[in-house]
Amino acid sequence: MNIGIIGATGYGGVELYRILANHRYVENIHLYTSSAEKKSYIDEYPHLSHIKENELKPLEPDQIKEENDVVFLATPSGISASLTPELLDDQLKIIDLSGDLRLKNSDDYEKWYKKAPAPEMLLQEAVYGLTELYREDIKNAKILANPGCYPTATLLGLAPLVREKIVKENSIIVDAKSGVSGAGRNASLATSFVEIQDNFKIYKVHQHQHIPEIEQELHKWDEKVGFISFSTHLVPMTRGIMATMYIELLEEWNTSKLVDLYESFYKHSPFVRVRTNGTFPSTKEVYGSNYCDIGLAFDQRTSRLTVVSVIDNLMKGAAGQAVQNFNIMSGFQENEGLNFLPVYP
Ligand SMILES: NC(=O)C1=CN([C@@H]2O[C@H](COP(=O)(O)OP(=O)(O)OC[C@H]3O[C@@H](n4cnc5c(N)ncnc54)[C@H](OP(=O)(O)O)[C@@H]3O)[C@@H](O)[C@H]2O)C=CC1
Ligand SMILES: CC(=O)N[C@@H](CCC(=O)OP(=O)(O)O)C(=O)O
Repeated sequence: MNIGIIGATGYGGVELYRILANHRYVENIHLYTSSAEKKSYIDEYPHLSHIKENELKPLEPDQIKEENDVVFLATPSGISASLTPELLDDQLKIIDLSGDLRLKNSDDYEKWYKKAPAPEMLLQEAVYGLTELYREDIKNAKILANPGCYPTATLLGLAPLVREKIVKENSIIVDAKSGVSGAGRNASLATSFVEIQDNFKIYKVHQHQHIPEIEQELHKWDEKVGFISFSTHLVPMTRGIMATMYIELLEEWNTSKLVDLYESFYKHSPFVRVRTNGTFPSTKEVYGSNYCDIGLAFDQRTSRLTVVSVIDNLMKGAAGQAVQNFNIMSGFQENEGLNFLPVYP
């Protein structure tokens, strides 16, 4: 297949390249840039100095449609909303890694992203690509909205409970942490070495754009779940997300019954690994892989459940899940090209 990556010079884009370069069914990868100055991928990424097709092409929608079967957009929010309409074509499938097509309610997008939303028709057509929950819809998707990194970790950690409708209203608290690559490659003061290293910061308190995305999905599964409390922190590490979640349940449960529920929920999901031995995962245990690892324990003293979900933000949180969805949309095995073990240590 012929694949295009728009935003190839960013961290999500180069992670897509890393996966797709080894994908059995990918013949050509075309790399696009919006910048007139950037010409060669090797100049951007010397660790790819062996590659022959390293030209960075200009963003010309007609050419992109002509030379690709599938195009990935790894662009900042606000780009896909205006670019995707120009790429629409019967022959081209579109996978958007940004937040532009995830929220069905355009007022929510305007409120939380503070940008103009995508056309209504696109929002309605785009399939939300949380793979483990929506495989049947993804099979037929032509436009796919790949989930955000925090929503992926959070929703996979909550889905078995919320689908079972056993969560007490307004009781979910999500305390999430991310490595700095989650903020993208652009230089900024907030992510500079001296600001980050040896530090631990909370940010976007009550304002994170992933709050409406998480609630949108939770409400599809159980509208009685209410609102969530959600906070995000920057951790001085390159990759990784840990979402620690505290939940009150409607009935009395114990850890072993809950682990059974999770195991059964994810029994056909090769990338979700549920801890059955009482341990909790750390971010390094999924580093560089498409796994989401989940640990949980019910606290009989407080009657509260603690769930910990970890992913690599660039893999299951972005490019890995995007390729998992590409596989399903193309009729390939879900794990094609994704069988990386985590890099450890
Ligand atoms: N980093 C992460 O862990 C995750 C990121 N995402 C989302 O994926 C998307 C990409 O993120 P990430 O790779 O980290 O971001 P980066 O900032 O690293 O890369 C974004 C790329 O987009 C391109 N770009 C910038 N402006 C434009 C424009 N006007 N038109 C077209 N292309 C443009 C740039 O490439 P060039 O200048 O060459 O055009 C840039 O390299 C974002 O929407 C992000 O929110 C989602 C989940 C996780
Ligand atoms: C560490 C860090 O800064 N992470 C980013 C994740 C951004 C992202 O992925 O944004 P969309 O999914 O909305 O496109 C943040 O918290 O905003």
